[in-house]
Amino acid sequence: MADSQPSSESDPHAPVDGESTPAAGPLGKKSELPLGLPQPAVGRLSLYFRELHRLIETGVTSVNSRQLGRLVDVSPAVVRRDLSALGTIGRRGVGYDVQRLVDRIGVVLGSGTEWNVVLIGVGSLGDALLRYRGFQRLGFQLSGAFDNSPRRIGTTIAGVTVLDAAVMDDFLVQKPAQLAILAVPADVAGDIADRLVRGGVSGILNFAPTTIKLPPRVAIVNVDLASELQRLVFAVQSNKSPP
Ligand SMILES: NC(=O)c1ccc[n+]([C@@H]2O[C@H](COP(=O)([O-])OP(=O)(O)OC[C@H]3O[C@@H](n4cnc5c(N)ncnc54)[C@H](O)[C@@H]3O)[C@@H](O)[C@H]2O)c1
Repeated sequence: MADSQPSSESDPHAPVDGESTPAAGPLGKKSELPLGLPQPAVGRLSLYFRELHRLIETGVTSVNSRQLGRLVDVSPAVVRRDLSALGTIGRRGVGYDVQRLVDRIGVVLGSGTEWNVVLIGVGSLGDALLRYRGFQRLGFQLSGAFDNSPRRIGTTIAGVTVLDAAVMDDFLVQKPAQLAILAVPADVAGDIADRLVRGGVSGILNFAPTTIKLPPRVAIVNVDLASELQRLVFAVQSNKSPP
């Protein structure tokens, strides 16, 4: 069974003390992470990656751990530790070459590769995800979208035509996808996930509020915005001074 971690466990700003245990990789799958990086560190790599791209756009060519730490709100020591796990890519007193660092993090996060992604469930959430432009920039190609509602089938959203979920299995044979996003109601998510696994998908991003059991070779990451809100409430309450 693949780990199904709540998204809060991947909080890149989580305390670093307990990070010695190697945990899930970018897709929640242990073997995907050659470096045994703990999951919060993987989350921070994504943040570094985003900020480094911004630096490149503004013509910055080198950055040190203090500057990078400030951009993602972590200490320079954490930045140095995270980046040292990628190999020797920084030089004392000089800092990191921004392009080299982006390339290295990109390899670790798999963003140098094109990932075919299918989306199942084109309701309110699926519709918004289809319209999100950020996926493509990171190499995620939405190759197919599926729904079982006649109101949705045949519509085109952000250039992707929604297909009947009944043809999904054949579609995956013709056009394999490595990843899938599940945005269907909880009661059908497990069955669809099984079909995706049989169709060769190796990672599922699951939005449905249910636990899905999959073979260990398939990674799953669960996204739960409600529990993120609870974390936010907890943080807000912790910051409040006692009455
Ligand atoms: N994780 C989160 O933070 C988060 C946030 C919002 C919604 N959700 C969950 O995401 C899912 C989608 O939410 P929504 O608001 O878009 O719901 P929605 O009802 O608007 O959309 C669900 C879509 O799934 C389709 N569908 C139903 N059964 C199907 C099947 N067997 N095959 C293919 N398509 C099927 C429906 O036709 C519909 O278009 C729900 O499970 C919801 O609880 C999670």
